[in-house]
Amino acid sequence: MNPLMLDHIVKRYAGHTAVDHLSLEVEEGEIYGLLGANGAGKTTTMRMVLGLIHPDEGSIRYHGQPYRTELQAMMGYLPEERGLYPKVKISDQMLYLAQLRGMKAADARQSLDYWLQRFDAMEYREKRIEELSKGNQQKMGFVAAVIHRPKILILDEAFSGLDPVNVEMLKQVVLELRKEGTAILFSTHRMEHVEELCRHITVLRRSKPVLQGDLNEIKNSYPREKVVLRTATEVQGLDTIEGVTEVVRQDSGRYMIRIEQEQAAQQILQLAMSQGAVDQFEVKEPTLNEIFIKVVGSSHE
Ligand SMILES: Nc1ncnc2c1ncn2[C@@H]1O[C@H](COP(=O)(O)OP(=O)(O)OP(=O)(O)O)[C@@H](O)[C@H]1O
Repeated sequence: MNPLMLDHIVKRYAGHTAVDHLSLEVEEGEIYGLLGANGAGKTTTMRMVLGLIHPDEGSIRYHGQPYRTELQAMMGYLPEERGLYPKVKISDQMLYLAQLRGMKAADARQSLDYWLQRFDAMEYREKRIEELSKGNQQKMGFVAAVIHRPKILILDEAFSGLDPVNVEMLKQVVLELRKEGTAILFSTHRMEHVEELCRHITVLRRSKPVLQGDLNEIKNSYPREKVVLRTATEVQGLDTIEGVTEVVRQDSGRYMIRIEQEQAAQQILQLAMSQGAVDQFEVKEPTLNEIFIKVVGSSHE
């Protein structure tokens, strides 16, 4: 049984359906991408998984079992809005949270030291959250989410507000947790992070799942509409090839060519080779960013 299974869950607020028949499963040791425009229903879904609010329809199963309070001990949550107390000493609230989720005091202390060292953040141990920068507060939120080694980890915009070095550090930790078997539900607006980390995704559009499945299969199911070509000299006649819709030559001598039929790519290559040496030729698969914009389109609220 998978650690997390959502079966046609629905959440309604007065006059508005925030999540509309969403089903998905997160396996052990997988990072599952939950994507969607602002207001599409991602946070509402995560809050239902955590048992903070309850679905009006459908069910959520944890290793096949329904929600019960003891599950809190095996779940970790990094909310989009930072959830730590600004005025309480960091070590005090981390140890309190860890023990609340079933850890013994000595284990909690050991785990806190491990994570603070891991994040190069030992100096914050005796500080208060309000004394930290936004990015460092985010790192402490992450420590609070994982200190008790949850089996199910919910990350809502985990990397927002972090500098590139810290993004990399957190990414490595997320990958390690995946390796250890943690089931991770991961929401972000940064598509390149999803491409790097997630195998399966769901895209929500106005509360409904509109794209779902294996990320590679999804990408393969979209036509390749971009050709990159680099030649030493200018190529004549590219825009006369059938199926070519746009030709842009950049200052570097590289062409970005938009096509509407994949066959046009071979003709581009033949034409370029007939006129001189070709240094680079690539038919690009769509990025997740491009797919997201196509699927979600004008539904941004
Ligand atoms: N407590 C609530 N009462 C009424 N409506 C709510 C409540 N919580 C969320 N909503 C509504 O439900 C919808 C989904 O919100 P949600 O926060 O889940 O979106 P999201 O996908 O996480 O967005 P974002 O990317 O901006 O964080 C929104 O229209 C929001 O206004």
